[in-house]
Amino acid sequence: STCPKKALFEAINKACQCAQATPKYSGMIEDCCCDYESVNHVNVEVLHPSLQELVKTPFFRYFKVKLWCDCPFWPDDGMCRLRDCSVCECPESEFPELFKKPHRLPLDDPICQEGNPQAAVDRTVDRKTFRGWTETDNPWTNDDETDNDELTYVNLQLNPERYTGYTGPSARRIWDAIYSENCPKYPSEELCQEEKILYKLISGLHSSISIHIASDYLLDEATNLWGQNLTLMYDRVLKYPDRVRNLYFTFLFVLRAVTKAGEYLEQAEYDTGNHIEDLKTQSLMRQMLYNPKLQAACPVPFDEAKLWKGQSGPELKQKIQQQFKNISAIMDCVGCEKCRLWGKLQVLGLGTALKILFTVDGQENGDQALQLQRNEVIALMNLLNRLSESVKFVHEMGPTAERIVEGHGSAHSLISSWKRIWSYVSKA
Ligand SMILES: Cc1cc2nc3c(=O)[nH]c(=O)nc-3n(C[C@H](O)[C@H](O)[C@H](O)COP(=O)(O)OP(=O)(O)OC[C@H]3O[C@@H](n4cnc5c(N)ncnc54)[C@H](O)[C@@H]3O)c2cc1C
Repeated sequence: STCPKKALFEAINKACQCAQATPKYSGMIEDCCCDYESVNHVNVEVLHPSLQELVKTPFFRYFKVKLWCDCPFWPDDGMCRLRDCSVCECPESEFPELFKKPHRLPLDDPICQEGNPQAAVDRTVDRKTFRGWTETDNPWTNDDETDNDELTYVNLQLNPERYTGYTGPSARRIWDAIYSENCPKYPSEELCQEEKILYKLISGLHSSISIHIASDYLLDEATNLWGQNLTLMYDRVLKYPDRVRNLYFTFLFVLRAVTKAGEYLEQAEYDTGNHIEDLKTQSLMRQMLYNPKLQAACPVPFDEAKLWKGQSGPELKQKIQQQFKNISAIMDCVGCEKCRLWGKLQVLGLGTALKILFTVDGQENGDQALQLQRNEVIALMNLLNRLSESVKFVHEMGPTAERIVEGHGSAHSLISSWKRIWSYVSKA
């Protein structure tokens, strides 16, 4: 600038603006039926506290997973640096006895498809009630969890999603495979709405994983000091507003699936053999699903009825289903056990949300009753909890992280301004 004073004022102004708490994300969340302010409010008031309680209950804290799996795409070259990335499995005696017995449902009575075909994608599941946990496959996921011999139960409370040191080419290859093989990394205008939604779901999940790494980070390996790494959250997520928007989108998408399956989830049996705890689980579920604040703030968080409408709807659905299955299969290639555990759980959770929103009442399956596996519901609610934690962290710590990093940038430009003033004065 020719006027050093002006440059100085500009630099000071910029630094001051950063300190003002203007909400960066406001208005309606793209493709959703709810605004940022309401989501933040209802998350802090209702969802986050309820979900934190819910995931601690015996029913929701044990997840069945195949951890030792061969990667179907390339040799596993695990790049995990920390011992911390291995998972502690539960001893046989710890997880609920009832979880060990697979429970098969009798086949459904055929129900006729009636009425206007336009109504095939229904927005309610009001006739669907719980009739026991099923073993029925999920058309959206690569279901390899049927061989009980290879499955282990993991106490999720003992294996938090946090920094593990899994990084480098191995981790990068997984994300690249997910984005480039299954959903284009940079969604272009030519992409149809359904494909954009798949991209946004993956990107939102990716943001959430990065936020968990940032919120529980190994700050000093020598002293085993853990804490928040706000710069990492800024660099990986906040710097790209789309990644924040995709996180909110994914949160609302999964929330919609949970509220749509509300009646089923309300009636489900959360039996683990611990009667008092199981009653508490059911009561927590009801309190959350029917909380008037939730109903008032976001009655329909996402409107799934507008998808798969075109002529090629069913074809497109099959294509995207296959893409999502591939993503779920790629999870076997994640070279760090704890990341694989949370990757598998969250992809199964997303697959369960897709199943609730798009398979039940969908054209290909007729007017079919909702049937979920116990593990699907465990994954769905734990995923919602993770997304809720991420949304809360971004809402509460995002402005501070931006202030620190961008303020640091402003301090740099302030120093450059002073240098310019000094050179101007010394020349004069
Ligand atoms: C399934 C899975 C689970 C993982 N879980 C953990 C874990 O629990 N703990 C842990 O420490 N590490 C975990 N990792 C590793 C972690 O996600 C990162 O890959 C690693 O920390 C290296 O980060 P990076 O900076 O190279 O960027 P990465 O996060 O690897 O991102 C790779 C590229 O993807 C793009 N990208 C990044 N974020 C987004 C987004 N939100 N939307 C769209 N594009 C994006 C960018 O171009 C970026 O360069 C996991 C990895 C995978 C694949």
